[in-house]
Amino acid sequence: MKPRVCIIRTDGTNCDLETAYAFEKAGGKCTLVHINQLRNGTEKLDDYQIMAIPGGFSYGDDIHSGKILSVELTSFLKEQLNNFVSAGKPVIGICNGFQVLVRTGLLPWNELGTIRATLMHNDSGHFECRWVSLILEETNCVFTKGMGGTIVEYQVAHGEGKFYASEEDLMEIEQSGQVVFRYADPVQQKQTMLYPHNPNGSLHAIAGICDRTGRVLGLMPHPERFVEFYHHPNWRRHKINEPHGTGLFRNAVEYVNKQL
Ligand SMILES: NC(=O)CC[C@H](N)C(=O)O
Repeated sequence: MKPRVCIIRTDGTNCDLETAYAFEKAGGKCTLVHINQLRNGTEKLDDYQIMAIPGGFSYGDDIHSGKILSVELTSFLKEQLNNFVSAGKPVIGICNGFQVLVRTGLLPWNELGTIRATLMHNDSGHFECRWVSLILEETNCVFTKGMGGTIVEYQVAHGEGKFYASEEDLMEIEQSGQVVFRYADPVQQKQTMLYPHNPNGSLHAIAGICDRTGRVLGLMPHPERFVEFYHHPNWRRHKINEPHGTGLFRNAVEYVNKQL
């Protein structure tokens, strides 16, 4: 049986089809579920094994990117969401989805309703839409299993991507090994705070984090935009074994398959 993937969408979501494509390619069975279908009970999170919040401009980024969707999740769907996460089912938030996960409090510490970090406006003061290099940390994140220490290239496309938390909270995130992706200098192959390789000024060069269980992942760059070789502008000269985004979706599907 294929794991069922719930791709949550709402007004302004624009990466739902690409996220579904990536999960389908990895062996998942995807449904695009409008948040109102969850709110009115015609769809239930319980019927799914993986949840994805894709990128976009939910509600036009009004108030703050991802804010309104996060309020809907924490007020109307709190119980369903809590049950989903405590049942050990993987959750991924990409770009706007990462912003949503942080504003629900699910990241970094699984505290729905308590916001402990944020994604702020990019230091550059404008939208950044281009390819960046990322270094993967060795973590217990189920999505990046076996990818620790590697460098990948993904696209970023955001205006509010600067990861920010208090120094104390950052330390805790670091110490519990929750940083999964950092922006990197492709020549030095090291994490960097320097623009343009770090596109937004994220503290500790953080591009993506997971919760302590490793099952809830949020990241600003877009792995779903690199699941075919030809997604990369240099694909004819690129000698790689597989597109860099593929592994994340496959790992999640494999993880669930082992539990089913
Ligand atoms: N691609 C996206 O998901 C964009 C996220 C958000 N709208 C921003 O600009 O920060």
